[in-house]
Amino acid sequence: MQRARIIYNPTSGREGFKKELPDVLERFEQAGYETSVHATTGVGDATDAARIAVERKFDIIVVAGGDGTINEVINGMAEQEHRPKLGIIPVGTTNDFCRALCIPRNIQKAVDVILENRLLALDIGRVNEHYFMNIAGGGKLTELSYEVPSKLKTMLGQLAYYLKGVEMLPSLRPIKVQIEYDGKLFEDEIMLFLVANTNSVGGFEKLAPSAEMNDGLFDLLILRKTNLAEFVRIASLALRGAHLEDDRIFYTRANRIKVKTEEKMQLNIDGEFGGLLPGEFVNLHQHIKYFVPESFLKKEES
Ligand SMILES: Nc1ncnc2c1ncn2[C@@H]1O[C@H](COP(=O)(O)OP(=O)(O)OP(=O)(O)O)[C@@H](O)[C@H]1O
Repeated sequence: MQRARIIYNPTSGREGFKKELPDVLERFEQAGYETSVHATTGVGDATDAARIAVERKFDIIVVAGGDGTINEVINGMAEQEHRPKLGIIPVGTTNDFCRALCIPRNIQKAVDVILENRLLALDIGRVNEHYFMNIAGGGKLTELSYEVPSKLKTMLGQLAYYLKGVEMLPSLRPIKVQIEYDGKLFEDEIMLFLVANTNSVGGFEKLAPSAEMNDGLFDLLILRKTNLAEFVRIASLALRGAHLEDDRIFYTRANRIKVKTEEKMQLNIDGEFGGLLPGEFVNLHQHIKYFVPESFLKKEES
């Protein structure tokens, strides 16, 4: 009999998962899984819970939470030799990663995806000793993802980011960086850089349009020094996915990226503060096996 461990964050999003948990458990049992549950108790607990599930040789881990909880679970699994298959039930506020995987927002429909048993191995990133599934980056504006309080995100959703972003605009300034990517060198003053594994970030679904999740490569996107007016213009282009042609943007794909800065620059990993740069980003090719919907497989093939 296969064993499933459900790890859920009771505080994620609108806190609706607990109500549906009995139904979810019953469905896994009926599908032939021996299932047990862990509710996370605070920051970092999902990482410990995933590590324990790995040690106990669970066949699958089902994570119910937002991007933060998924990231923590991946951090608990990534270094282990036995890596359970990963099912995801999106109950967070932004759920960028689930959007990238085409996993439905409805809890029972997300369970359908897992029970349909379609698997695909996808890349994850490592920077210094942290792992990420979506995106990492640096520059003042990336602080947005953790500057916006959770409560405000629950209330306002995406709008919360835009409001806070506008508030931050006047304090944006360029920083000199050296970025080595697959043996080549980029050197300039920049506003921000992003190392993306998926194409969907903070509601900008076309930010890294050709990011593929199983090709062993990151999309590297750099915004060079701009003034405020240019910045607003490029941000509005980015909403439509029309920013790559702009001469203020540098865009390439790479497997290994090293970033050094002359001044202090914070590192952002999947939307959370990840310490300070320098950092070395490595793409771990097809490192985690996820349950994915048919629509995602079709998208990958096309
Ligand atoms: N019991 C808990 N109480 C408070 N915080 C918790 C608890 N369990 C986990 N957390 C923390 O909550 C943080 C946010 O969770 P998560 O990302 O799942 O939800 P979200 O913020 O609603 O969604 P999203 O990240 O998609 O915006 C995680 O970083 C996690 O460490």
